Amino acid sequence: MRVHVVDHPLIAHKLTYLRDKRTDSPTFRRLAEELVTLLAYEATREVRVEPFDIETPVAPTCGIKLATPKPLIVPILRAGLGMLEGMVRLLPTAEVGFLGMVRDEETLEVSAYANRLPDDLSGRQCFIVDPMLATGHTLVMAIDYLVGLGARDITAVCLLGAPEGIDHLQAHLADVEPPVTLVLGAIDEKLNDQGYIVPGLGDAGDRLYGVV
Ligand SMILES: O=P(O)(O)OC[C@H]1O[C@H](OP(=O)(O)OP(=O)(O)O)[C@H](O)[C@@H]1O
Ligand SMILES: O=c1cc[nH]c(=O)[nH]1
Ligand SMILES: [Mg+2]
Repeated sequence: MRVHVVDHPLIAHKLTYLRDKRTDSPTFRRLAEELVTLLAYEATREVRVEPFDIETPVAPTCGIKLATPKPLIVPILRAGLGMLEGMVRLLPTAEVGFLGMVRDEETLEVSAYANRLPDDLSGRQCFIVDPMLATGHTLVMAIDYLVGLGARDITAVCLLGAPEGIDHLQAHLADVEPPVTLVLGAIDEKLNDQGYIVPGLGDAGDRLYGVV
């Protein structure tokens, strides 16, 4: 697995306000969207393009455009929805598939409650978005789903990751070819006893959408 932590002062600045417990939901949503735009810039560095002939007001020229088949963005509900708009803005031709997953707060095991993806992902570039990579159980299950549908080009974009979750993902993906790419805004210190990222930002879904 390729792990890429995007080192940029604007990301660190926005993450700091995102972490702050005084940040309200509207501001949290705006910051998450701004952050994903910055991370997506890195995550899409190898997005597939094809040549495209145009004419400027001065001369014909050949440029590039996003290639087909269209990239697929997969937000993991709920919290991943907070990253969808920013990602779509950067990849306007992309299609969107959905995975609903929730982890049990006691056992930290994950279960899927919704799955709306194309039947065949072979040849598609897939971008999973989820703000938090904690134990890694959610991302492992999401990647397994996509691989099971034929995906071989997967990039996961997360705002924060824990070392334990990254290690779990590395171990699980050791045999997946070609390797998955993981793009992160920061790697935090550790998980606490409840499986929360420390210092983290709390429960991303609750901070985006409220406690349900
Ligand atoms: O790496 P893990 O230990 O699996 O945890 C990460 C998951 O936890 C959060 O979702 P949550 O289960 O809280 O659901 P929500 O988005 O509906 O709040 C987060 O958005 C990830 O999907
Ligand atoms: O710190 C964490 C860990 C899992 N999910 C969250 O939303 N936050
Ligand atoms: Mg949650």
